[in-house]
Amino acid sequence: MNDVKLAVLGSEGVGKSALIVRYLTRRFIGEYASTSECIYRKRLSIDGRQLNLELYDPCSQLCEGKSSLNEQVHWADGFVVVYDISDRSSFVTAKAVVHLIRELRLGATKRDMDSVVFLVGNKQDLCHVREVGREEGQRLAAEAKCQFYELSAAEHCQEVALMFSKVVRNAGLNGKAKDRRRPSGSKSMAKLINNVFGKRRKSV
Ligand SMILES: Nc1nc2c(ncn2[C@@H]2O[C@H](COP(=O)(O)OP(=O)(O)OP(=O)(O)O)[C@@H](O)[C@H]2O)c(=O)[nH]1
Repeated sequence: MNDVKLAVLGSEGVGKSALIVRYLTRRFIGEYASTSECIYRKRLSIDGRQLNLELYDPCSQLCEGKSSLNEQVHWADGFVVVYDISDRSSFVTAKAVVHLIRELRLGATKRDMDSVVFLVGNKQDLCHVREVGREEGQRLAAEAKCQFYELSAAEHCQEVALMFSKVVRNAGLNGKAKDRRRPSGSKSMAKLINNVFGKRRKSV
C-alpha cells in the first residue's frame, strides 16, 4: 500500500486547518484550535488503489518541537500552498514558499513539480474585500509551474475535495526516494474530530 504525504503550507490564518477539516469531514468549522503542528491520517482508495494519506497541518505560532519549513518540504510528496485572497501579505508568503519548494526539490522532482504543488487562493467568498487578483494567482502558478485553485473552505465542499483528491492522486503516482523524516506531531481522525468539536476556540 502506498503512503502519500501532503503538507498544507501558508501563513497564519489563511485557512489551512479549515481546508483540511473540510476535506476530511466535509464540514466547515468557523473556529479551530491550532496550537500545535499535527499530522492527520486517512486511508483512501483512489483509482482502486489503497493509499495511506498523511496530511501535515503546521502550527503558525511558536510551539514546542516545531519543524522547519525545510524539513516539511523534504518530508512531503505533495504540497498545498494556501493564501487568503483578502490578505496580500499571505500571497507574498505563499510566493516565497512556492519558490522555496521549487528550490529545495528541483533536483528530485523537477518533472513532477507542476503536478504535486498546488497553489490555493482561499476565502473566495470574501471577494468583496479581495486584495489579490485571480490573475495574480494564476500568474504565480504559471511562473512557478504549479496548479492553481481559487476556492472557499467556507462555501465549497466539492471543490475542496476535488483539489485534495487531485494532489493526493498526483503525489501518489509520483514515485519518490527521499528522506522520510517526518514533522513531529501526529493525530488520528479521532483527535481531529476532538479538535473540530473541541474545547479551545480561536476567534475569527
Ligand atoms: N470567510 C472565510 N473564512 C475562512 C475560510 N477558511 C477559513 N476561514 C476562517 O479563517 C480563520 C483562520 O482559519 P484556520 O483554518 O484556523 O487558518 P490556519 O491557516 O489553519 O491558521 P493557523 O493554524 O493559525 O496557521 C478562521 O476564523 C476561519 O473560520 C473561508 O474560506 N472563508
